[in-house]
This record gives sequence, structure tokens and C-alpha cells, in this order.
Amino acid sequence: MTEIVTAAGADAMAAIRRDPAGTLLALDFDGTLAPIVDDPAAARANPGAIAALGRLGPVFARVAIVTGRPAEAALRLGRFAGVPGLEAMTILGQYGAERWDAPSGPTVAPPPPRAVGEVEHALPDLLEGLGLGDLRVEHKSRAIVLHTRGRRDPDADLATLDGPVRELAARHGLMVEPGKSVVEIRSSETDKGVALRGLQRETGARQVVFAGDDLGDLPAYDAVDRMRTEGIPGLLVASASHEQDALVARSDLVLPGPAAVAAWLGSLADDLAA
Ligand SMILES: O=P(O)(O)OC[C@H]1O[C@H](O[C@H]2O[C@H](CO)[C@@H](O)[C@H](O)[C@H]2O)[C@H](O)[C@@H](O)[C@@H]1O
Repeated sequence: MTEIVTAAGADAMAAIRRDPAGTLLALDFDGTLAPIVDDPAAARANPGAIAALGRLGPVFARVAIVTGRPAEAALRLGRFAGVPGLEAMTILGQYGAERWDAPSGPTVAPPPPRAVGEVEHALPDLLEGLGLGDLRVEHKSRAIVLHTRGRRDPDADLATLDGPVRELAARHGLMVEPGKSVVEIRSSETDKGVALRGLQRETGARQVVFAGDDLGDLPAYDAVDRMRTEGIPGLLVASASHEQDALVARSDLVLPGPAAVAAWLGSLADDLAA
């Protein structure tokens, strides 16, 4: 499905066309703007998507990235800084706990929760004990991400990790965020739904577009559903893959991965931007 197939989505698209200046466009980073790769440090936003966002920035109320990545990482990997048209862009990182705004510069983030440091300390022994001492571990200050992509049996490793990681997180008052070949231990202070809703209120957006690809995006989907009940049209776009289909049935538009998302953003820009 590469067309909008729901009545709610068609309503939202009509509202976007009628009132682009009242539209908030928010996108997830990994798997939506950036193709999935084995090494998280090697992820890069699709260049066509960056160019399209630059064309949409001046037309919309706000273009935003809402991501599990630290805001600085999304900024660097996305190469968004200095892109013409993205002078008002916002990045909400670590599920909304961190924020970068193009006009004001440096990332704003509260101090990292102490519990994350405690878990970092306990983790090497736990992984050794599970025979997973060589796992790729991503440290994000407010979260620790265990990566199984590229390993012999990523799903088996995730299954091995599940119970012990949940126990460890619970012991330290943290939550577990599962994803594509990852399990993340993070502070539960916020989620993408809270982040998206906050941005909609702040910008006064009259309609919202959200695009995502993984389980961490579901709270943003819930937020859009709630906004719709309040009369704020919302367009939900899935960047689909064989790895995760939880978003597909709830989406108004299903696109087969980041290249298709970039192409769709380009066609939106052709439609709405000069
Ligand atoms: O909210 P997102 O922007 O989607 O970030 C969520 C997590 O994505 C990253 O992991 C995913 O992308 C990696 C690079 O392509 C890939 O190797 C991994 O398998 C994917 O799950 C990231 O590394 C995490 O920190 C983010 O929480």
C-alpha cells in the first residue's frame, strides 16, 4: 500500500493541503529517515529525505525529529544542522527527554538518572553470565542499548536477554524498550507520545503527521489517535519492514522503508512547497 487508505488519513491529508502552515511534521530517525545498519554509529539519514525536509521546513509549522537517539546523535547522523529550510527544526531526543532547536543551538537535557549508571556498572557481569559478553552495547547517558543485529542468531540472543534485562531494569526503577534487534534499558520519564503532544501544543499545530517504524513509536501513534478524538487531524505513516509490522495495521500510509519515505516526502514537497 503506497496510498492513503483510511478516511482519517484522507481527512488529515486534505487538512495538510488546505493549511500547511498549521501542520506539524514529526519523524522517527532510525528505520524511518535512516536505513537500518548493523553499527548504530554508521546510520545516516537518507539524503533525499534531508533535501525534502529542507523544502518542507518553510511551509509547515514545524519539522521535528522524535527519536530514541540522543538529540546530538540524531543531529550529527542526520546532518540536519545548517540545511537551508531547517532553520526552525526541533529534535526531541531520548524519547523527548532531550531537545535541540535549530534557532537556539545546544542540546537541552536534564542530568542523566543515576540508575542508568548503576545498570551500566552491573551489566558486564550479567552479560558475561549469559554468554553474551561480546554484545554491542550503546551508551546513551539516559539509556543503555544492547544490540543483537549482525550476530549469528539475533532473536535467540534477545530471548536470552529478556528476563534478566527486565529484572535488572526493574531493580533500578528503569523500563525496558524493545526494538528491532535491540533491547534498551531506559528511564521511563517520557515517551514519544508525550513528546509529540507537547510539540503539537507548543506549536499550536492544527494537524499532525507522524512517521515511524518500530515499537517505540507506538506511544506517538496513541497520541495521534487521541488528538483525532479532539478534532486534530493526524496522518500516521509507517516505514514498513519485514522486521516489524506492529505499526502497519494502524497506519494511514504504509511505505516500504526509508527510501520510500524519502520519496514520499519529496512528493509532498513538490505538492506543497514552491
Ligand atoms: O527512535 P529511533 O530513531 O527509531 O531510535 C530507536 C533506536 O534505534 C537505533 O537502533 C536501530 O538502528 C540501528 C542503526 O540502524 C540498528 O543497528 C538497530 O538494530 C536498530 O534497532 C539506536 O541504536 C538506538 O539507540 C535507538 O534507541
